[in-house]
Amino acid sequence: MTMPAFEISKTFEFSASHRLSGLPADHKCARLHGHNYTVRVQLRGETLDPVGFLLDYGELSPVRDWIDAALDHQHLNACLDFNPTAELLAQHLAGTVRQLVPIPDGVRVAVGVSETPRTWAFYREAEAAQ
Ligand SMILES: Nc1nc2c(c(=O)[nH]1)N=C([C@H](O)[C@H](O)COP(=O)(O)OP(=O)(O)OP(=O)(O)O)CN2
Ligand SMILES: [Zn+2]
Repeated sequence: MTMPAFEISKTFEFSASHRLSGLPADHKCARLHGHNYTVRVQLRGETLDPVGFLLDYGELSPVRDWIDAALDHQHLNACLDFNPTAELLAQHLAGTVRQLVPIPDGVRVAVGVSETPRTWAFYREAEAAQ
């Protein structure tokens, strides 16, 4: 059963180039191209702290610093060890959020990656077994 929950999110932006492997040679995304990416980090949980925060938005600042240093104005194929699809970027960023941010117990992380104003790919952590 899904419990009522609070959800917060913060967005980050970066620009980068990539090409996708495993596609037919004539697929447009097999060619070198770039995007102005938007990343949305979402946190979902049932319990607030005494202030009324799920997590202070400011605690997500290390994610911005990491994106600026690791992804912004980079060629993603050169700095990541996986095919840089939006789905796999979202999964990678969710793991990075876990490493950089003190996520309260019971809070689940989801990350969305948008390459164009019309597309989003999300990776959501599974709910813990009850
Ligand atoms: N499921 C996914 N599909 C595609 C991805 C992806 O990461 N996951 N990536 C690409 C390309 O990198 C690029 O984003 C092209 O996207 P697309 O929406 O196809 O391109 P356009 O903006 O030109 O859209 P049109 O509808 O063709 O105008 C492709 N697919
Ligand atoms: Zn692309």
